[in-house]
Amino acid sequence: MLTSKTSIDLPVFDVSKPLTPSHLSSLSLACKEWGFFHIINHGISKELYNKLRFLSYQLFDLPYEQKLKAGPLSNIKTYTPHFIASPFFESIRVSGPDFLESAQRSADVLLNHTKSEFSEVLREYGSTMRTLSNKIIEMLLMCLGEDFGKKFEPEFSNSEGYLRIINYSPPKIIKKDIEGLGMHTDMSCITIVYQDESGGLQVRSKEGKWMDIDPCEETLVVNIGDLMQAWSNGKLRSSEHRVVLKEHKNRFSLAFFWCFEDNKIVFAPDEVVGDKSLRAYKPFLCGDYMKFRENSEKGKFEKVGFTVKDFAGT
Ligand SMILES: O=C(O)CCC(=O)C(=O)O
Ligand SMILES: [Fe+2]
Repeated sequence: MLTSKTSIDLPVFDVSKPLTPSHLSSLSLACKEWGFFHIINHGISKELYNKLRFLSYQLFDLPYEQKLKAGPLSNIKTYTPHFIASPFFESIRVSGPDFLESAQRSADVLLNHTKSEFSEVLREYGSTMRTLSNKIIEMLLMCLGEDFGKKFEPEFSNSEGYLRIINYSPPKIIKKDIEGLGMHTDMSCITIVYQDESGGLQVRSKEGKWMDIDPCEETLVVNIGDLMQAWSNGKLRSSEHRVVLKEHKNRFSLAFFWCFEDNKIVFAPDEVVGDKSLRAYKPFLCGDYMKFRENSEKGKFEKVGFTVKDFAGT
């Protein structure tokens, strides 16, 4: 019997080299169709990744009561315990621009002592991600218009990022489609994900079919978020995606979200929109959208139905 293919071949871009015209057209296509693509030569070595993974598990392996010292009811609120996003999901957030300081605050609270290696590794990871985000934004702007890379770069100059370090614990029984993280769109401009070798990241096709994004060594996944979808007037797609758990072992991922500043008015420039009658989003304050997603009960963990289209669609 023929079974239809369930994984997609996303294009891979070498971010250490200039984009050729043919790369640009394949990038535009991927962003329109899937809102997802792969990158290589991104500057995160396997060694740095392994170090961060090892040091993160020193925190995830702490007793629950200890981890809750950084939990939702604490002062710092950087730890998200199980049963908020899903029964299998817990995460630690580290925010820019000072990733070292942010990581240090979590480590201080969680470990009761200074763990300089953890914060040092996060300083390096965060700084590489910031450079990478700017580079990717430039690539995306070039997809929207030949000279838009330089022209609209200032719109993104106050953007900032945060990293979510995620540990998915293994479900007791493995059956089809156990969600480690349910269907959602990201609130970011772009998200850069390092998923581990177990895979499980899936994107929803326009027809509503779940497609696997297979992991590939030394390759990062980039996806378009809601803010970029609105800013590009829908030319770059923020796709619904989720994580399914397929194995009896932990899944580790690093999701970096690059976002506009809270007081940024998100409004697609006329040149990006083209035909004025096709403007698809009203202008909105970035921070208001963040609040809308956080406050709406169903939007809490980025559930679909409460996305930027519902918030600011014309
Ligand atoms: O864990 C992953 O691979 C992706 C996580 C994700 O989609 C998110 O945190 O928004
Ligand atoms: Fe996501």
